[in-house]
Amino acid sequence: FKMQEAAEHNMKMHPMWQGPLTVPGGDHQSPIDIVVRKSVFDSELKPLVIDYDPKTCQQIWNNGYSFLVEYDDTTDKSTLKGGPLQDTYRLCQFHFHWGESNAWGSEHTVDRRLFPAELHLVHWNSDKYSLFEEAVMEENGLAVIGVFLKVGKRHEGLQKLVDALPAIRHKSSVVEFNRFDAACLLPTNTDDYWTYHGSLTTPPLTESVSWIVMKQHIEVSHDQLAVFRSLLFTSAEEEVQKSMVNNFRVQQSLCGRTVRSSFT
Ligand SMILES: C[C@@H](CNC(=O)c1ccc(S(N)(=O)=O)cc1)Cn1ccc2ccccc21
Ligand SMILES: [Zn+2]
Repeated sequence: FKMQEAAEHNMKMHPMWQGPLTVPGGDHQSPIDIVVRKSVFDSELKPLVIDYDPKTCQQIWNNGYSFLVEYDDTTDKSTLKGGPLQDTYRLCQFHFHWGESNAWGSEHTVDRRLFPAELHLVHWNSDKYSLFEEAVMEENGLAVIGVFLKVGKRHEGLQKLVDALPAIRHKSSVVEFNRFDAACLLPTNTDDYWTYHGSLTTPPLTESVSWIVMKQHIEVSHDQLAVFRSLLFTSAEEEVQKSMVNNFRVQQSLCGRTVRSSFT
């Protein structure tokens, strides 16, 4: 109930959400609750081919909603293909969603189970489009890998990123961030995932995303997650500082969509 309260509060308070709460006629919205027993095994689904080059990592910044690690996506250096995808998709950024407590924070849920946070690795279809901004508007434009975070042992690979966060506490702050291998944030098993067609979970909420949600989560420590919560939604000039927490969207209805699984 508390989580719902937080989400509703979030809805009302955050400026991001003063836009249309649902895309008019949007029936392929994200996130969703993945009902495991209703997902359909699809033997045609191939293993994911994830090939990230740490040299394409450029900067980390606070956009007032989450923090993003951005990659140089002017060439096919860091790519995702295979799985449910027909084309090659380029990594452009990754970011997270998290709660004010470890009890909630993820956007997708599995049989209603909430996780304290969720990682999104955002890619766009570079076979069909020449810019991310173009791909955002197209049905087959984007592919986002979702990875659930659980609180447990410290994640060594994440620490480099956590150490950079104090430098971007406020909205719009940017720092250079090089040689980060996003692949270190993936679970050991990337063959087991659910996939469905959905949308961006923040405005413009366009229904252009092939979602690939990993079955296996990664573990981060309580202290690492606490540093996420030390970030602020607000810029340095604003007098009232608001801590960046509960930056997730509530689950949307499936509207008859089928969630496929790559595993039985
Ligand atoms: C996409 C927006 C920027 N938003 C994103 O890039 C984005 C990426 C991933 C997610 S998530 N949480 O689903 O993984 C959410 C948002 C820019 N933008 C705003 C209007 C707009 C119009 C055309 C092109 C770009 C435009
Ligand atoms: Zn996201």
